[in-house]
Amino acid sequence: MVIPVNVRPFDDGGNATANGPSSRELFTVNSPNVTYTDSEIRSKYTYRTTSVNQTADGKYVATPRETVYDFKVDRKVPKVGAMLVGWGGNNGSTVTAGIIANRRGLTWETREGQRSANYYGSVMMGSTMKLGTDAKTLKDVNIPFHDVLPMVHPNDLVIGGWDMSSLNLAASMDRAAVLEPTLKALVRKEMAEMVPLPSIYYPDFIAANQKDRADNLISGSKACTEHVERIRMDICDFKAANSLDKVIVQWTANTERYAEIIPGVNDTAENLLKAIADGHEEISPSTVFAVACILEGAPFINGSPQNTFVPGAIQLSEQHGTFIGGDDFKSGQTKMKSALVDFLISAGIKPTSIASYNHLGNNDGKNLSSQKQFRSKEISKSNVVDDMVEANSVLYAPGEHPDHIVVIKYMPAVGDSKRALDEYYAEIFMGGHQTISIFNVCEDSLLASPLIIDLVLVTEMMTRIQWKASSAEGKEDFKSFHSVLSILSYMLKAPVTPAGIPVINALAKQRSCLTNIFRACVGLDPESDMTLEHRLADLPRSPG
Ligand SMILES: NC(=O)c1ccc[n+]([C@@H]2O[C@H](COP(=O)([O-])OP(=O)(O)OC[C@H]3O[C@@H](n4cnc5c(N)ncnc54)[C@H](O)[C@@H]3O)[C@@H](O)[C@H]2O)c1
Ligand SMILES: O=P([O-])([O-])O[C@@H]1[C@@H](O)[C@H](O)[C@@H](O)[C@H](O)[C@@H]1O
Repeated sequence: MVIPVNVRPFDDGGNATANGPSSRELFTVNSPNVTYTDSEIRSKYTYRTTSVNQTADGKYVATPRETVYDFKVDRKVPKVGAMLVGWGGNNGSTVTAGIIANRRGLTWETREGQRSANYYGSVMMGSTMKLGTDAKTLKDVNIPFHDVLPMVHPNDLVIGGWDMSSLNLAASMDRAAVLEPTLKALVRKEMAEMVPLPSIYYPDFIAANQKDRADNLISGSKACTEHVERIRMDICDFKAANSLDKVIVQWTANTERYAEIIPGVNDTAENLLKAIADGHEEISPSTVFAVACILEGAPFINGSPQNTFVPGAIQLSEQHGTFIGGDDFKSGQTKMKSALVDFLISAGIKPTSIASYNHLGNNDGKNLSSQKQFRSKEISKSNVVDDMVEANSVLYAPGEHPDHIVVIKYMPAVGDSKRALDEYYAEIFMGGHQTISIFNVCEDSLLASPLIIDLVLVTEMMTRIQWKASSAEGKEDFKSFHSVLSILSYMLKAPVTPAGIPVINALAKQRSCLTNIFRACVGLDPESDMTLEHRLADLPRSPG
């Protein structure tokens, strides 16, 4: 039975409507395997894979496998808060202004003419997916990605967070120098009322050149249980003050140096909690935030490249079933790389060297001008082609991979408008070479802000999706996905995965994963693009 559910969950003031949050569904699935109730979408989904075994003589045996899963989606769209660590930074202030501008439907004048608020760069809000094929015309029917499941609308997000800098969000927006003055004027009043909560600051983890910003601090310069409890209280208070159903936390603060993994200190959940209680110097602010969020049941996403999720933090998230995700927003140069190298290699072209250089003049660049912080970024930017290379044994011998360098320079003059220069050098047919040079001017924060939104929307959606194997009918309850949310990888340079699970960086595969898991939740198979209806002889030809 199908019960269409009505429109926006909140009125224009952002308040939940009388009948409680619900969402508009653009489509319903007509299938015996999918049922809708007021509160849930239930689907029975047959997951088809191919299991491969290798025989003694090196041959493969491929066996099709089918596993039937029951998925359950909570249709009730909650009231959600997004708390950003580093809220007063370029990304934090820009994403906040962007959501306000969209919520109010703002337009503003620029030298090139009038501009309107949009969510371009967000997969959820700015892209579509193929729902299926028009029964009459045989043409693709595409729908906004956001409409595949009852997701939160970013206009309804309540934004807050912490910053070690005391500037309010209007002053932070001015400091960031990202947005047009005409737009800033329209959101200034609202932004000026937003003041970051004080935060923890352990100087050794970020560049010394960040010290001048640190005037909004919780006392204590190293990890301690009090810091964890204070952050938990901040989350709790923010949730209560805004009548929120849940809070998602993201780290968009400075890139930290890597923390050393020390047995007995951060290798297990128990040791990590003890190390924090003991004030161990090697516990970073981002790991303290992660621990606080995990204990508070607030999903925590790391938008920076450092190894926030030390083994003890991952184990703690698994013990508590709190989602974590990371690392490092994949916004410009690396996103391009994860698509271009995938295209080259899958086209049988062999990249043999990749040179990635960029310079930028924002505070992120200033922090990255310090070697230890740059090293964190160099790691996250360097591993992004590994899976694509390893997948092609025709081009690459075992262990062979392209030369790959990453260079980042701080050039204050260009501000947030990062200049990325890449050269891809590849072997082609009969000893030839192809050289691809890209000059990519990335407005870094305008590229990262939509990712922050997508990370909130997808993470929150995943908290309302549960599964169980149909064969366990009556024997098992529904479960959440693994607490390490690798489904977020499309938005991240260095995806964190559960122990032993391979990392997939190929952009097309990452998007396909996101698309098809969401489709499965409404009982729809992946769109294979076979479009046999276009290719087989003697097809019924429809008009149009
Ligand atoms: N395109 C992008 O902008 C992009 C892409 C990928 C990753 N990132 C990462 O996102 C992060 C933020 O980027 P940004 O351009 O907004 O940087 P930013 O320097 O403008 O903002 C970082 C903010 O974090 C604050 N901060 C630092 N340590 C803190 C702490 N312990 N607690 C609370 N606040 C703290 C700083 O005061 C600053 O306001 C950086 O780590 C960057 O590497 C950015
Ligand atoms: O996402 P991307 O464009 O590959 O990588 C970017 C780097 O090139 C840039 O130097 C850094 O400041 C940004 O934080 C971001 O990480």
